[in-house]
Amino acid sequence: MPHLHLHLFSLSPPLPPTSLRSNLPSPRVTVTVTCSATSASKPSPDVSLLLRAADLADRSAGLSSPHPNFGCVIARKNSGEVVGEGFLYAQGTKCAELQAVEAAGELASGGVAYLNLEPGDCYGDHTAVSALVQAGISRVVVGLRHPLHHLRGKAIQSLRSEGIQVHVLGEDLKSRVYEEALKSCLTVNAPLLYRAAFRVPFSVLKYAMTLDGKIAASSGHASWVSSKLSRGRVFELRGRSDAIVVGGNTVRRDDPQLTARHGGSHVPVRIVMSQTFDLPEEAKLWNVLEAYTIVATQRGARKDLQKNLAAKGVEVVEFDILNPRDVMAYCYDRGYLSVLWECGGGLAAPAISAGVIHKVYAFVAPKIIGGVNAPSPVGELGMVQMSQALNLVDVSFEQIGPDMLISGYLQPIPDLSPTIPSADEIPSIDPALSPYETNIISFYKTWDPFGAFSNFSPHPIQMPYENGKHAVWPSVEHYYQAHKFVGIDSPIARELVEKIMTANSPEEAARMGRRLQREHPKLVRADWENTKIDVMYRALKCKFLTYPHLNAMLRSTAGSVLVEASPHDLFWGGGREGEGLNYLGRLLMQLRSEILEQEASPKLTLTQST
Ligand SMILES: NC(=O)C1=CN([C@@H]2O[C@H](COP(=O)(O)OP(=O)(O)OC[C@H]3O[C@@H](n4cnc5c(N)ncnc54)[C@H](OP(=O)(O)O)[C@@H]3O)[C@@H](O)[C@H]2O)C=CC1
Ligand SMILES: Nc1c(N[C@@H]2O[C@H](COP(=O)(O)O)[C@@H](O)[C@H]2O)[nH]c(=O)[nH]c1=O
Repeated sequence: MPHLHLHLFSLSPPLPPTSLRSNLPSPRVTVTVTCSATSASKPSPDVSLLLRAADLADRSAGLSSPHPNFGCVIARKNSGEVVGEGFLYAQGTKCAELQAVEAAGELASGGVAYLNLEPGDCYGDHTAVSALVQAGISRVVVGLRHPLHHLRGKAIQSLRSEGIQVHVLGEDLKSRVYEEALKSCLTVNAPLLYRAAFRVPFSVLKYAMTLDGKIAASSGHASWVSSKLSRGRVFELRGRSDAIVVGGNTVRRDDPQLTARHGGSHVPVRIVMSQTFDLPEEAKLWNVLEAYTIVATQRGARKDLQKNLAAKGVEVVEFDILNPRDVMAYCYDRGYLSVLWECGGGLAAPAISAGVIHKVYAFVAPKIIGGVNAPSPVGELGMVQMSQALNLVDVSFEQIGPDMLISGYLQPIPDLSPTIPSADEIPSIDPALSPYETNIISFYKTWDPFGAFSNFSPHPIQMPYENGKHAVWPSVEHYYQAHKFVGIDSPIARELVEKIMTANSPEEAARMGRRLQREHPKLVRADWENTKIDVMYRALKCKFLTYPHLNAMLRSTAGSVLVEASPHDLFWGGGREGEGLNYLGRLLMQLRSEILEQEASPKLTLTQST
């Protein structure tokens, strides 16, 4: 019979042991209650070093989205002494394994590498594996196989074929002592696992309530239930999410901002779900300079207000019947990994009933407000007996200032091993195996099978930009976004170009470029709308001529239509239902024709400038 097991994590900077959080910021003192049998086995160095790798990986949460969080620790074989470590800051930056190898220097030779997640070398360039092989690592301990089927098992296979001993938790290392490490590795990439298993983003419902279970006074006034310290924690939670959802009533009542004001770089999208579209003309959420806002509503609702909001830059998305499941399917299409629901009980209840909420964070403030009509965190669920109550699992209690944060899962983190085939079971990329229509190859996220076609793929290109000067751009996206301001005779414009060029990741470059374009419309080159296709084509050409494996991948798609499956970018992407212009797909097909033509008549030389 499993019994209650109390686990108290302590703080020991700079690398405290993991506290098994996903969507939670840096580790703090946490009491975790789990219902598992206590193991009397002695602690294993593999466990503590894997926990350390998972904690490292967690540092990039919110920065790496929509990519997984990777950490790597290298230790000496016999003593377990840590000699190097690293984590992936964001896609396109130096991988965790290479950082760890560089930090360890010669001490890496013969050592053991601990990875919370199997590396996902999606683009045919095997940086992570090569770094470990070249450093002379003798053994690799992997917490989890990669959850995406086209990457799963590939790196493990490559490492083994290089003669490195690879031990995978749950496969080669099975005993109870590894449970905590496995859980930690699952938790640190929970959003990706939910996404892969259920085809919805990982959703967290967060609310602040009084000790008598109210989220506002009966007047609807709610600022504030929880303490400043707790609200600070909410900012961090927001910074780790891709989107925040509230209902129309919360907008009318609170006029919230819903921004991550702790200074992190990740800015989540704000989503308002409103059936009536009875929303104010003016609201803080309509200021899209702060963060992007989407209003999800019923088809045909208040066209006049829709137009006014669209003029302010707010995106309105119409649904036939607005409901939490369809909105989450929409968020999935947009590539979101994790969503934070900050709504009241009126929306929380249908979201729970629809099964889209996976985790709950309840901040409980030691106050009593009373009021029979004061709102509570979850509305009608139709349950009549306590035995019907939903039980949370993996519950944690944490004191934050005067408040208590109680969190737990409504749906456990999925175990993907039985549902996702390994690399041995699936052949390597073959356009004929595209899950889409026979001769259409869709690509969008960089970890998709043809994800290297995305402008966010981390392939640096060397291109001239001003006065014939050459520069290395970390990705096509960096080059494209910066060129909005290239050639403008202004020191500020030049500064913007530099800023975008040195952005930490393609995602950051895109965010920066779009924001700076909105903030400095006068510094955007006058011919941008006419020239942006040429700019893009030049960059694509350079990318596909620089990297032979990308070139081969592009040529292998001959005969297929390439579509960038972006549901919201109707210029570069194909849109949700094929309504987009798909310029990125078209340019890639044009480039493919050029490359194939050149192949057929070798006398033709393809240069980057043609
Ligand atoms: N302490 C806390 O943590 C929080 C407190 N609050 C407080 O809670 C109160 C608001 O609560 P509540 O009205 O529940 O919050 P919400 O506005 O967050 O949710 C209800 C609204 O969601 C919209 N909605 C969209 N789709 C659906 C659907 N399928 N089913 C039901 N509603 C849907 C409706 O908007 P529409 O009417 O426009 O169609 C509805 O009025 C306020 O007093 C606010 O201050 C709110 C959030 C957090
Ligand atoms: N009242 C309340 C919360 N309310 C949530 O926070 C939103 C306001 O966010 P912002 O405008 O960005 O500060 C509000 O609309 C609601 O969703 N949250 C909490 O952590 N504690 C609280 O006591």
